[in-house]
Amino acid sequence: MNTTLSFEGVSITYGHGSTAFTAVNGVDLTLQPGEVLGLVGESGSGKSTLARAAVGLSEPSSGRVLLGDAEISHARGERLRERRRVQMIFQDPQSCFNPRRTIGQSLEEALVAAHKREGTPIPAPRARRDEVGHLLQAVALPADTAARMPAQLSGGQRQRIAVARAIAAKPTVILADEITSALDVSVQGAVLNLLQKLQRELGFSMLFISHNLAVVRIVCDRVAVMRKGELIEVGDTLDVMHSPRHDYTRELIAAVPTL
Ligand SMILES: Nc1ncnc2c1ncn2[C@@H]1O[C@H](COP(=O)(O)OP(=O)(O)OP(=O)(O)O)[C@@H](O)[C@H]1O
Repeated sequence: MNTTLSFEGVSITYGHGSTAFTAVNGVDLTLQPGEVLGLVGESGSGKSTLARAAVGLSEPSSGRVLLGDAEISHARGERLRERRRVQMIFQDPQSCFNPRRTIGQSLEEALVAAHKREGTPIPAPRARRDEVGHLLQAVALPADTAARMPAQLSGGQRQRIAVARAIAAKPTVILADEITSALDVSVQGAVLNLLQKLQRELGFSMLFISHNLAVVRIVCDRVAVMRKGELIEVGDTLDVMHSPRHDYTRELIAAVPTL
């Protein structure tokens, strides 16, 4: 199965008429199977808006998003299932959990949805609980986390659960949008290491949106740079970091003292 994620000529406009604002303007970008692609650019340059188009949270006004040969933008019916192969993890995981469901229930729900999509038999409750146990183990959380409510977890623990839930969906692509920027510095590294380890083990590709170019340099194979809704530079991470073609990229790099 072809799992290349392609943005083809994607433009996204918010509002209408005199208040219309083009947040993304004619972006062509391809995420190859198994690669980690960094997406950087100043605040408001359109990174989140572009990524959200791959999961139906923003709608291209022109262009399209494909997973392999299947269009997943403007998706309806069967193609909505296809789109669940793309999972997005957000900066603030709190808002994505049902506050009245236990962590175990939320993870089971994601597992069942994945089995339905794959057309595989839905495991019995006992086997589902075992799968939840494996997921918690994969994100280095104790098994009793399943009985807890989202509000009872720390930010770092919630972000691990967000990773577990994304993994439960058996994704071929993960979109990670500033996933550590709301976390305490002391746990940022642990969450990043975890995601990197899972990416290597499970082989999904990842679009890694970040303001932290020092992290992008470590985590990403390639990097794409956005400015005012346009993609201005894409290349191998080290090439872009060492010899950026655009002044704008140079300024972004210069603004990171740790580099
Ligand atoms: N729902 C919305 N309605 C109107 N404008 C929006 C909406 N969401 C985003 N925008 C605008 O679109 C532009 C791009 O926003 P976006 O969040 O995609 O940028 P970003 O590069 O991800 O920024 P950041 O790094 O701060 O997260 C911004 O100018 C923002 O104000």
